[in-house]
Amino acid sequence: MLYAQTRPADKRAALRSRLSSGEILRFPGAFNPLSARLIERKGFEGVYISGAVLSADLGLPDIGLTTLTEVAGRAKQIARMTELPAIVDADTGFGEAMNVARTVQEMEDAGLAGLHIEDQVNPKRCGHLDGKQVVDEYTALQRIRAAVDARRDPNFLIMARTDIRAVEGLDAAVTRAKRLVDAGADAVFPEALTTLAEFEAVRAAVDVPLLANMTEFGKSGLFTVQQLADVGMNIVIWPVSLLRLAMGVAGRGLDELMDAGSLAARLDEMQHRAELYELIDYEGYNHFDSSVFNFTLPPA
Ligand SMILES: C[C@](O)(C(=O)O)[C@H](CC(=O)O)C(=O)O
Ligand SMILES: [Mg+2]
Repeated sequence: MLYAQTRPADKRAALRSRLSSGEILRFPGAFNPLSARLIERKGFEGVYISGAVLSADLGLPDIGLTTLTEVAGRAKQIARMTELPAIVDADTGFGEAMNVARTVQEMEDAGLAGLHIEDQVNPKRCGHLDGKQVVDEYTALQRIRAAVDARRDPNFLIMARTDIRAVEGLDAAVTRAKRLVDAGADAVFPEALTTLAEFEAVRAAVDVPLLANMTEFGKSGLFTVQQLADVGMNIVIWPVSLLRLAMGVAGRGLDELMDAGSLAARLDEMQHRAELYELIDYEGYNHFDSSVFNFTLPPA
């Protein structure tokens, strides 16, 4: 009932130990707290909280319009609803070094297991769009140093994302990945790599965990978990996929409603009321209710 039982510190420790076991961890993106529950129920290892989804949810493009307070607040709502570790997209850290430090502490307090900070200039944009710009190496490394120095739980995962591949090419991405690790990054997210060979090249350069972003309609091929495991990836995200699926079905449902005046033909595509109630543990609330309202005062 209510929120997850696992404490954030335990989620972080669990993530660290699963990462060091060498298995590949699958993190679909939750588009709300309820979908984080579904991800857990289906057997995935973690929940990703996407900046693109958070902004789209507000009807906004992913160009750095959301604030730290908004992202930390929503991330907390999502993270507390699942026993799984959640990793949040912290964009460029919401400013420069001192802001990055505060972002890390806010995300720790929000119950996240880790975050990623990217090396794009402000305002940032989706990593799979053209016309991105990245900051110089000094600024990129400073963001990561600030993040690492600010965390209070040593298990809080500081992941450095680099967007440099699409701007300056693969060699630059390999070099930057190495430098980010030297600056203290626990893991690296090389954004917008195109082929498995590119993932392999980054793998050969660093020995920290690597994240592969399987976002659709972008620059990367959509590789399977097995293919990514075979080239040494450690975490895979499908950041926007559940939102895309849900919005796709919602749009088709609205068309049907407009044309036919009823959704009776679409019941198969809907989550059943019983499934929803099971996912939110409706039964647990009934038990709680009946025990609280059965309570009788002891005699005076
Ligand atoms: C991973 C990402 O940063 C996100 O916000 O989810 C995006 C995803 C997307 O826009 O498809 C990204 O920049 O890759
Ligand atoms: Mg993002």
